[in-house]
Amino acid sequence: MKTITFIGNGNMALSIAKGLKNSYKIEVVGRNLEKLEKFEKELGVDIEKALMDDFSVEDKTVIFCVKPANVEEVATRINGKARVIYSVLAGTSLQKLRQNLHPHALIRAMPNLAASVGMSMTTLTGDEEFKTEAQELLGAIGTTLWLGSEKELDIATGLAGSGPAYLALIAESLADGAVKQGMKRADAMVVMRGLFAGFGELIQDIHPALLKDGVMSPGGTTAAGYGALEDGNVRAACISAVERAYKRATEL
Ligand SMILES: NC(=O)C1=CN([C@@H]2O[C@H](COP(=O)(O)OP(=O)(O)OC[C@H]3O[C@@H](n4cnc5c(N)ncnc54)[C@H](OP(=O)(O)O)[C@@H]3O)[C@@H](O)[C@H]2O)C=CC1
Ligand SMILES: O=C(O)[C@@H]1CCC=N1
Repeated sequence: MKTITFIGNGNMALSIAKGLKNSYKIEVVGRNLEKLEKFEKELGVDIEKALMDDFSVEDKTVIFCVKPANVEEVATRINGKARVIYSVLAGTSLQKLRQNLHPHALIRAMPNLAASVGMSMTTLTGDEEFKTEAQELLGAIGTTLWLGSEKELDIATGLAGSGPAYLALIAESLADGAVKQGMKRADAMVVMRGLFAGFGELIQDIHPALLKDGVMSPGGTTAAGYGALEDGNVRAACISAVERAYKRATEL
């Protein structure tokens, strides 16, 4: 069984490891043995555990899962030349990663929180010779899309990387709306979750504008509610959300 080495033992490392644990041996490198043990327990399979200081990544296949601000510090603690590094760090350029970690090959991957349920939308870019391996590896946690530039990956970060948080805002506020009109909170949550489950399927095959046309009857409830969303500039706010997130990615 091939070994995949995670540097970082946070949420994203655990989510990705869950998708890979049946096909690969998992090694995790962190700063704290207790946290590594907790990671192993949550993953539910035996892993190799190692502390970061003086850890050699020589010839290893690494998934890099620390925060963007940690790159320089981690680079001073580990050594060796990795076979390939897959970095999930938002907004952290191939150039910066290469300068600090100098692996043989480098890929940027942008998963999202749905990795924890095997349904991440993950975008990829970097060394073309590892495109197939990248698609196979990150394919274990959901859908992948190879992009031709880092700019597009940073835009995709503002769309699908951050997207679960945007949709969570919509989900919570729609449920609040139902509670405001008198529905019990618990019932509103069940109805909201059912809405998202069905919508998640429908949107795979139907263009959003046609989906909306299919729901909206002349003079009906949807037209009334939809008008309120337009009054609230929800469309413009969504466009601005992706713009600001993309800009932030270029600053990290
Ligand atoms: N969360 C998400 O939805 C997504 C996150 N990402 C990216 O994934 C990366 C990890 O995020 P996530 O897993 O959510 O974050 P977590 O906070 O859960 O994990 C961060 C990891 O970085 C380690 N770390 C923190 N500071 C240092 C340091 N100074 N030196 C070495 N290691 C350090 C932490 O170690 P310790 O446990 O010891 O503190 C931990 O293992 C980020 O770069 C983010 O941009 C990408 C897509 C989606
Ligand atoms: O907010 C962040 O920086 C990370 C990147 C994508 C999702 N969360």
